[in-house]
Amino acid sequence: MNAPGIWNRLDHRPLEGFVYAITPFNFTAIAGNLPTAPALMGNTVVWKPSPTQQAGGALHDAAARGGRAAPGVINLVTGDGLDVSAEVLTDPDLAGIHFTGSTPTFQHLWGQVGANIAGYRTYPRVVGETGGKDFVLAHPSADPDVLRTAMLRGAFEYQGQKCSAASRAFVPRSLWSVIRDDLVGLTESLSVGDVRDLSNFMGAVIDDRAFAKHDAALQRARSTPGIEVAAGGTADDSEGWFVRPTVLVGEDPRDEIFSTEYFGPILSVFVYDDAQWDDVLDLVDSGSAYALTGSVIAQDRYAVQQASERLRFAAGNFYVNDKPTGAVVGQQPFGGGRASGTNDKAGAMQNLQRWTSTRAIKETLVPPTAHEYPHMG
Ligand SMILES: NC(=O)c1ccc[n+]([C@@H]2O[C@H](COP(=O)([O-])OP(=O)(O)OC[C@H]3O[C@@H](n4cnc5c(N)ncnc54)[C@H](O)[C@@H]3O)[C@@H](O)[C@H]2O)c1
Ligand SMILES: N[C@@H](CCC=O)C(=O)O
Repeated sequence: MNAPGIWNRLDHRPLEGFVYAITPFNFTAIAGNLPTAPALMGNTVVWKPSPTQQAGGALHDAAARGGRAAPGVINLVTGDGLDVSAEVLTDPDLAGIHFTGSTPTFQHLWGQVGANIAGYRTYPRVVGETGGKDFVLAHPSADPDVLRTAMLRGAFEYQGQKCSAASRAFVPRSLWSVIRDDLVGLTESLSVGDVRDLSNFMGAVIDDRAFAKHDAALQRARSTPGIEVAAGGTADDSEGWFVRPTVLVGEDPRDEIFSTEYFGPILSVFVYDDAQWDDVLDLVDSGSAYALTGSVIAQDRYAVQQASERLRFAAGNFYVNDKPTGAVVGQQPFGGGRASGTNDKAGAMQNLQRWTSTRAIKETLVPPTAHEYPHMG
C-alpha cells in the first residue's frame, strides 16, 4: 500500500548464506523437493540424502542438471549424517536447515544450531518435518467398510514406512465386533514380497536397523500382558527384511504401542465403550507427543464437527472419512506440529517463503526539506 508521494516495495531476498537440506530414506519426491525449494528462492544448497536413498538422490541431481540448474546451486554431499553435519553446522554461512526425518535427529540438529548460534552470520531458519503417531478415530456412526479400508490402506501401504501411516486406531466396541474378523482375515491375507511384482501389497522394510526395531516391538508386544496380537506379529530376515502386517489390540491406551513411532507395518487398536466418545477425543489429543496426521470416520455430521474442533492441534493434516495418508501436493499442503515438526508445509507456498528474507524499501518521491512539523506553529 502506498500513501501519496510514497512508493513502498518489498525485495524478497534469498538468505545470506547457504541452506542445508537433509532428506530421509522414504519418498523420493521429498528428496527432490527439499533442496529445490530453497534453490527456487535464490539460495545455494548443500544437500545430504539418506545413505539408503543415495541412488535416488543422484538421479534427482542428474535431472536437475539436465534441467539446466546452474552448477554449484545444489551441491549433493553423500555420507553419514553426523560426519557431514560436523562440518556444515559449524560453518558461519549456514543460513537455514530444510530437514525431513525422525524427531530425535531433528532435535539433535536444533540443539547443535543452538550451541553454535553465536558463530553464524545470520540466525539460521530451522525447518523440519518429522515423525508421527497418526490416528484413525472411528465414531459409532462410522461405515464399517470405510473404516476397515482406511485402517488397512492407512497402516500397511509402503510397509507403514511413511510418516503419515496410521499407527493407532480408536474403535467403538459396537463397531469392533462388526469389523474385527474381517480386518484380521484381510490383514493376514495381504501379500508381502518383491515390490517388482505388482500383485504384492507390501515389500520389505528399508534396512536391518528398521527390521530390528520392528522385530523388537513385536517381541515386546507378544510378551506384554494386556496386548493381543490379533494379526501378523512376526518378522523374517532370511531373504530380505520382511515384517508381516500386524494388528495389536491394547487394553492400556497409555502403553507405548499408542505413543511410540515404530515406522513399520504395526497398527495398534484401542477399543472404547461407545458411550465414551467424548473421553476418547481427549485420549487421541493427549496420547502421543506427535501431531502429524489423523482421520475421523463417522457418518454423524455433528461427530465430525466435534472431532475437527477438539483435535484441532492433534494433526497438521486432518482427514474426514479417509485414510490419514496420501496428501497431494497442491491440494493438501503437508506437515504437522508438536513433535512432528515446524509445520512449514513442504511443497507449499508457506514453505517457499521461509527461504527468503524480506527487505522493505520506502522511497519518498517528494522528500521533506525542513525539520519543523506543522503542529509546531
Ligand atoms: N513429516 C514428514 O513429512 C516426514 C516425511 C518422511 C519421513 N519422515 C520421518 O522420517 C523418519 C524416517 O526417515 P529416516 O529413517 O531416514 O530418518 P533419520 O532421522 O534417521 O534420517 C534422516 C536424515 O538425517 C540424516 N541424519 C541422521 N543423523 C543425523 C545427524 N546427527 N546430523 C545430520 N543428519 C543426520 C540421515 O542420514 C538422513 O539423511 C520417520 O521418523 C518419519 O516419520 C517424516
Ligand atoms: N506426504 C505423504 C507422507 C510423507 C511421509 O513419509 C503422505 O501424505 O502420505
